Amino acid sequence: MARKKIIAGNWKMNMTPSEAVELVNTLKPLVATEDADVVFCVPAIDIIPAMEAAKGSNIHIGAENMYYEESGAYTGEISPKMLTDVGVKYVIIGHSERREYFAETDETVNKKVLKAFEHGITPIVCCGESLTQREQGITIDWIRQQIKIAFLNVTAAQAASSVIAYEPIWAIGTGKVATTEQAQEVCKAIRDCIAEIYDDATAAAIRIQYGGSVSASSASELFSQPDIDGGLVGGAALKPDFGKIVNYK
Ligand SMILES: O=C(CO)COP(=O)(O)O
Repeated sequence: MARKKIIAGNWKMNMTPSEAVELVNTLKPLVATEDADVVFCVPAIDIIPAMEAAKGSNIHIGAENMYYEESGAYTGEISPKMLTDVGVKYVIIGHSERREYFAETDETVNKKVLKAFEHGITPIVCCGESLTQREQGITIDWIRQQIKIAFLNVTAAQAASSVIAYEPIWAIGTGKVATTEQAQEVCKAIRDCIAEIYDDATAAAIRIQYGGSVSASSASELFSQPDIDGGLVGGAALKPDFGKIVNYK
């Protein structure tokens, strides 16, 4: 069965709650499609107003992060229950910015992935290499390690329903998009790695996105690759251009 594309925006630390409502209202008609799942991952404080604004549309509102405990003395964190209570179904886990600025590791990513599944939230699990790693020729090894640890103790059924975002760090926010060949090569390697951990059926079901300077002009070629099932979009998700990305065909 063909995999349905999933095209997600990662708003990062942008948009106040009132700006979020405005942006959802602007994008609503532009991203209307049956062909792809459309997700806006927004700052925690924007989740509720964005959901209200998205009501009746095909937009799913997701989170950019969550903690791996249920509740307790973790000042500033958001629990999975808080997300599910308002109807969140997707959460980005282990974005490279979380790893770089907030000390997330493959181990905390794994804990969060397991916790998300426990609560019925689909994780969008991020991986990606630095420019040095690419230049040293260790991209595939590095990504395989990130994936293997992120999916420790995750069942095949859970893995099949999850989303992986391949985001080369050197392509994020730089305007330097990976070539179609580079993106396809790594997304295929990720699928092969999933087949190795689980089986071919799980690998055939899991959805793998590319992220890193995706634009209205690069989306179509990227998303037409056999192992690229959509994108995780930063800067361009905050503009009407996101409508063109979602309707890339
Ligand atoms: O980090 C990203 C999405 O998670 C990509 O960001 P840009 O699309 O701005 O490069």
